[in-house]
Amino acid sequence: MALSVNFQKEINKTVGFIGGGRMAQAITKGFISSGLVQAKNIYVSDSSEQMLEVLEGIGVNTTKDNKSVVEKSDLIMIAVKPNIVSCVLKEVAPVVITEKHLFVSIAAGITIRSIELNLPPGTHVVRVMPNTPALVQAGASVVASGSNAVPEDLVVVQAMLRTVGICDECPEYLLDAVTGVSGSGPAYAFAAIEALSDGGVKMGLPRELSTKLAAQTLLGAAKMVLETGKHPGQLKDEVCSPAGTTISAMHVLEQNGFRGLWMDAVEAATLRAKELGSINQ
Ligand SMILES: NC(=O)C1=CN([C@@H]2O[C@H](COP(=O)(O)OP(=O)(O)OC[C@H]3O[C@@H](n4cnc5c(N)ncnc54)[C@H](OP(=O)(O)O)[C@@H]3O)[C@@H](O)[C@H]2O)C=CC1
Ligand SMILES: O=C(O)[C@@H]1CCC=N1
Repeated sequence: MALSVNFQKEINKTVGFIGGGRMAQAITKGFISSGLVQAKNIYVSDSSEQMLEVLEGIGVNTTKDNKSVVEKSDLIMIAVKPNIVSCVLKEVAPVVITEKHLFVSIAAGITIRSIELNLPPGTHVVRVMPNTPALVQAGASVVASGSNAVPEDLVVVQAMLRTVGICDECPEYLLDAVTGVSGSGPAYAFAAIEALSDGGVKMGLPRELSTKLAAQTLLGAAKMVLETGKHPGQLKDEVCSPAGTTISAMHVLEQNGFRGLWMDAVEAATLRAKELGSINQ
């Protein structure tokens, strides 16, 4: 692969997105604001006029023509819904140059094998599970390598995704569980923030203050886990004073199956990702 990355600043190649929806926009805006890729070097195709207008507002090149995105890009992100992926790949396959292009799929559940089968033999493929906080450079992504990808492909993709958050690598079979934790996870966290805020409002706080406190509390707790290296259970214990307020609240959460509920949620999302993979081969 000819792709190269200056890890400090800017990638000197063109990046394409097929599908310019919520996740593509989060990554695109993250890339642009981090300075990694200039908007003029980003090409996005989408079937929706409305979405193209939004994308034009970001300053990237837009089109309805998926093939032209591939022709103009070195690295192509597949960012359509899982059930559209094979159709889009078949459409662009005739213009793929295996020595030039690197395909990066962010589609939940869609296996590398099924992606490779829809592209010319030898095409370099990397599969990624990102999440929407990439928009604010706080994303969490995990990458898995395709059978023709070379180490440099993973280096490039990880370097790019690290400009919008953290990026780890895992074997492909774990990516569905990653989807259950961090791909879908922002939605659970938003619901938790909303619920915490609702509790504050029930107890008399103004909504704006309650939501701000709830969001900052989750942000602060997350930073403590990541930055202190302490086990979350230990950090929880440090908040729970004997006979204090927090342990009373924890009792209510445990009585109502708080942990089991979150584990069930991750399991449900993981199984759904596997199902999406098997029905969209
Ligand atoms: N949203 C998230 O938090 C995450 C999403 N993902 C994955 O990212 C992918 C995209 O998800 P998301 O951004 O949420 O989805 P969106 O629906 O927001 O974006 C997909 C876009 O693709 C467009 N589209 C549909 N068909 C075509 C086509 N043939 N050619 C070009 N564009 C097309 C859609 O238009 P229209 O609406 O008109 O159909 C839509 O604008 C999915 O595979 C998902 O699994 C991964 C991690 C997190
Ligand atoms: O809900 C979904 O299917 C996508 C994948 C992960 C997050 N959103």
